[in-house]
Amino acid sequence: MDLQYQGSLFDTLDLLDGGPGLQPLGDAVERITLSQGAWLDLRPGWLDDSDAVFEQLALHVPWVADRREMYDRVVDVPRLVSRYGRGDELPLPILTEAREALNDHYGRPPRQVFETAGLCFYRTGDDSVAWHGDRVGRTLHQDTMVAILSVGAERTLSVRRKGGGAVMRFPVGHGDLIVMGGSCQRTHEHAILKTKRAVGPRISVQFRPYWPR
Ligand SMILES: O=C(O)CCC(=O)C(=O)O
Ligand SMILES: [Fe+2]
Repeated sequence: MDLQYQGSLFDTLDLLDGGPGLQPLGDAVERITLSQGAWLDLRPGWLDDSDAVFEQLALHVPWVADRREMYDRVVDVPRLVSRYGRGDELPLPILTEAREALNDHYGRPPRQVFETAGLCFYRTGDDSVAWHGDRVGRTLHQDTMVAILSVGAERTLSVRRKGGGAVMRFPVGHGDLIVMGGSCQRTHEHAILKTKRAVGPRISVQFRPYWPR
């Protein structure tokens, strides 16, 4: 039995046993302070039985091809997405639990309450998203938070100061949580870069505060 199969067998058993579960946040969250008021919080293995969650999301979410405004054009982004706005029911109850657990942990600061969810599906190493800061916070002077829960195979979230600088690499997958906070969206950029390595599919769930356009 290979390890991957073993993983998904345990996940299936876990599902029968009451469904997927979230480990505590609290002290298990490691803060990494970046420059200019930006920070990252890491909580590896936050969601257990994440393979089962990956399968459910891959099969049941209404995925669409991603498009993104870049300078004066709208371009295709090689990945699939599905967006859940304020008040929309999320595709799995465990995601609603995850959003509430994040809000409890961070204490719901004004304008930084997690409300929306963006889901991204990277099918192969050719699927990616280029360097960017998220619109929520990129253009404003207020701090914000973007929390990313990753299920499925591991990919690398790359982070650097806006416009260049040393690249920090964070492997994310298999139920890991990473939260970008403070000034991160306006002082730093992040990306999921293409890889030539043979990687399996990954889905990320990004929780964000609601900011009107
Ligand atoms: O998939 C990820 O982990 C990051 C996605 C992202 O940065 C975005 O959609 O804005
Ligand atoms: Fe982003």
